[in-house]
Amino acid sequence: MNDNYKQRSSSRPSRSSQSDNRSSPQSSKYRRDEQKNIEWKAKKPSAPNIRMMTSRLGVSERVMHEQPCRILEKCGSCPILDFPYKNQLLQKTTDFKSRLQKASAIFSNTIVKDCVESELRLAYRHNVKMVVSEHAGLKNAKFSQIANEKRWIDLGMYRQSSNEVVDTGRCPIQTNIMNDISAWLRTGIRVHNISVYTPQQKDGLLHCIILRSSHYTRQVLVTFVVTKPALQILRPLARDISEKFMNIQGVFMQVAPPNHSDDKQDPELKMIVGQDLLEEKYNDLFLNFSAASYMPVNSLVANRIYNRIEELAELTGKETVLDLYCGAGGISLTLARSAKEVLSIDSSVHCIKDAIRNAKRNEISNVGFYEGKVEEILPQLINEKRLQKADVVVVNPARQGCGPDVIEQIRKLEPKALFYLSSFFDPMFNDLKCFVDDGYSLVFFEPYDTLPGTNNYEVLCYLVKK
Ligand SMILES: C[S@@+](CC[C@H](N)C(=O)[O-])C[C@H]1O[C@@H](n2cnc3c(N)ncnc32)[C@H](O)[C@@H]1O
Repeated sequence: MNDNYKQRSSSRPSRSSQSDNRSSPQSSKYRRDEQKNIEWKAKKPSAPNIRMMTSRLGVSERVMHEQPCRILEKCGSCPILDFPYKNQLLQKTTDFKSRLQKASAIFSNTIVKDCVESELRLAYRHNVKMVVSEHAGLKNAKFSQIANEKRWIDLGMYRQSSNEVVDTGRCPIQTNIMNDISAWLRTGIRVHNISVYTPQQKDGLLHCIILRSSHYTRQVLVTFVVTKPALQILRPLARDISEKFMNIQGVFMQVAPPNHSDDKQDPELKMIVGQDLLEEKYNDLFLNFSAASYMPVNSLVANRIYNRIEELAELTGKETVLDLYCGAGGISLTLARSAKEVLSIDSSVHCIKDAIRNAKRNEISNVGFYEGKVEEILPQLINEKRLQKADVVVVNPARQGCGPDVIEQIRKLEPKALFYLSSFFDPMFNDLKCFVDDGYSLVFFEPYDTLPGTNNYEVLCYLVKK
């Protein structure tokens, strides 16, 4: 074994010899002309495992990487995937600090903790929406004979700021099962002769595919997003793929116009085959998600955040907790076991159904889930005296934040501790300014690396009553 190892390692340049090469300006393809203030720049990188990166801070460095992704630059979704991980975390912390500074002087003295890492740097993504596109088969005669059809299906992402779809192949940040299913679908769509939407002709059926998978059970839900109802057309493909992959629990159809906004609440889904259930496990809590409800993109990091809220809340069993924008109930159920009661609100009927099912699944009975907009349900609960005081409030809103009216209602409940979790920083800052005006002090911000390799992350803010 040692010999084998030696043989393999001797056939490649060693890490140290490569770094020696890198440090020699003569042998490197990279040049820096400090006098002319030219940035580090890769002309034609002959060494494929050295990449030039300029961080947002303007600091450039050449990085040896193991090519986690072959289309890193072409796709553009994960611009820092091959940064050393500690640099990725540092960059996110620094990015958040500079956003805070720009946002308001109110935040200038608040502690920003180091960005909390994701246990998985790759294969962490459990939830993805891929664009489907097609082009004619390659002109190469031999190849088109093999491909048999003059159709080639791409499944991937829009290239940054363009309408061009980049086929993501085996995307390193997605789970293996999701990559296996997408690989099968590239052929399956063609074999089942499903038409693909083309923006030029504004014609065709299938335009997106949503995959969600469980880290714990490896179960998968597949949703075909189409321009018009087409159950009959999609059924053979849905049957075929669910027979091929035992992990697939259910296959669904969603009718939506191409380029529709994902902000639309409660998409209408029709089940084509299987069942609407995917089970995830957070610590000892079983959480079921249906295809149409909100599901965190990185289950392991979400689990960490829930644990952190539980730790900071220091519940003794006597408290009333309010969980606003509760989704499928992950935070509510985590806190319920150490609180007197939890009241939770979400506008999505699918989320509330899942949340109720999750409470039963875990035999937790001290949570009340309310379906409706927070801005409507919360004043009702207060006016009807169902809720007069809350010791702890958790706020995890969608893109638009919660706004001053909701904050005014929260203020009436006089919570001692508040947790605000979001990845949409401008609305978050606006909301936090209102809380500070209402007499809350910011204890700290804690960024979480929900999406390693990308520029995105989530931040937990902890506030207490002064
Ligand atoms: C970021 S998710 C929250 C997820 C949840 N806290 C969790 O950990 O899984 C935001 C949630 O807000 C809900 N939502 C969006 N607008 C809302 C509103 N006006 N009132 C209540 N819920 C809303 C969505 O349905 C979604 O479930």
